[in-house]
Amino acid sequence: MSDILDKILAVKKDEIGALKKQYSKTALQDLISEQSAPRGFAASLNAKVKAGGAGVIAEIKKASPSKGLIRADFDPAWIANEYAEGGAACLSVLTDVQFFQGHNDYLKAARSACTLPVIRKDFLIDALQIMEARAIGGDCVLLIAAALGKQQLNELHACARELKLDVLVEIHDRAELDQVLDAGLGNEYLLGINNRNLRTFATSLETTLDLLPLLPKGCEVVTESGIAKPDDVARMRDSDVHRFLIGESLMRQPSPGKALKDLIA
Ligand SMILES: O=C(O)c1ccccc1NCC(=O)[C@H](O)[C@H](O)COP(=O)(O)O
Repeated sequence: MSDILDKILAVKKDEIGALKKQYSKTALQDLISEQSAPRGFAASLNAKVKAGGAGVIAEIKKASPSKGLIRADFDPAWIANEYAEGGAACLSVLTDVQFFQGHNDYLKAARSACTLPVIRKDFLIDALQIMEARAIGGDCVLLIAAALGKQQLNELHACARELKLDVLVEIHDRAELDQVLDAGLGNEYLLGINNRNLRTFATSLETTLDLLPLLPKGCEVVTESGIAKPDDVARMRDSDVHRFLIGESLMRQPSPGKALKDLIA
C-alpha cells in the first residue's frame, strides 16, 4: 500500500470510530428511509455511451493531496449546474475533509442543485460508511481495491447493492484487477482504472491502455485521473473506452461546464 493511502486509511479508521459513536445502524436506517430512491448512476453513464457520446463523471474537487488547493472559489451547487449544462452524465463529489477539503454537505448541495446522479468519492472501508453515503443522498459509492481485501470488497459491494447504490470499483494495476475478478462481484459494478500512481502521484493514460486487454468482455470501464485535453479523450475513445472520471482539469477553469463541453466536443 502507498504512504498516502496508509495515511488516509488511518484517518478513516478514526472517522469510522466517531461515526459509530454518533449513529447506530438503526439511526442510519431511519435517515436512509427519508431519502428518495437513488438516481441510476451506471444507467446515466451508460445511456450517454449508448447514444454515441462520452460518459463523463465530472468531479467536484476543491483540493487534493497531490496538488493542494485546486479551486478557491468553490460553490458545489453552482459547479454541479455547470457540469450538468456541460454534458456530464454523473457527478463525483469528494466528501473527505482532511485530504481533499471535501464535505458531506457538498454532496447534498450538488445533488439538490441538479438531476444528475452522484458518487460519494471517499475512502470507504466499513459498511457504516456505505450506509452514510446513502443517508446523505449518494447514488453510487467508490470501492478502492488497494484499500480492501477480497472478502471486504465482496461484503461492501453486497451492502451497497442491498441499499440500491451503484458501485465503482477502482484498480491501479493487474494485481488489483485479479483481486476484483476473484472477489465474485458478478457484473454489477463499473470498473474504474485510476491512472494516478499513488506513490509518485504521476498520471499516465498508459495505465488504462495497458490493462484493457486483460479485462473480461463486456466490462464497463471508466478511465480515471489525468484526463486534461481533447486528445486524451480521443485516445481513449479510439481504444473503445468511453467512460471518464475527470476532476482537476475542469475545476481549474473559470467555467467548468464550458471546459467539459470543449473537452468532449
Ligand atoms: O488526486 C489526488 O491527488 C489523489 C491522491 C491520492 C489518492 C487519490 C487521489 N485522487 C482521487 C481521484 O481518483 C481523482 O480525484 C479522480 O480520478 C479525478 O482525477 P483528476 O481528473 O486527475 O483530478
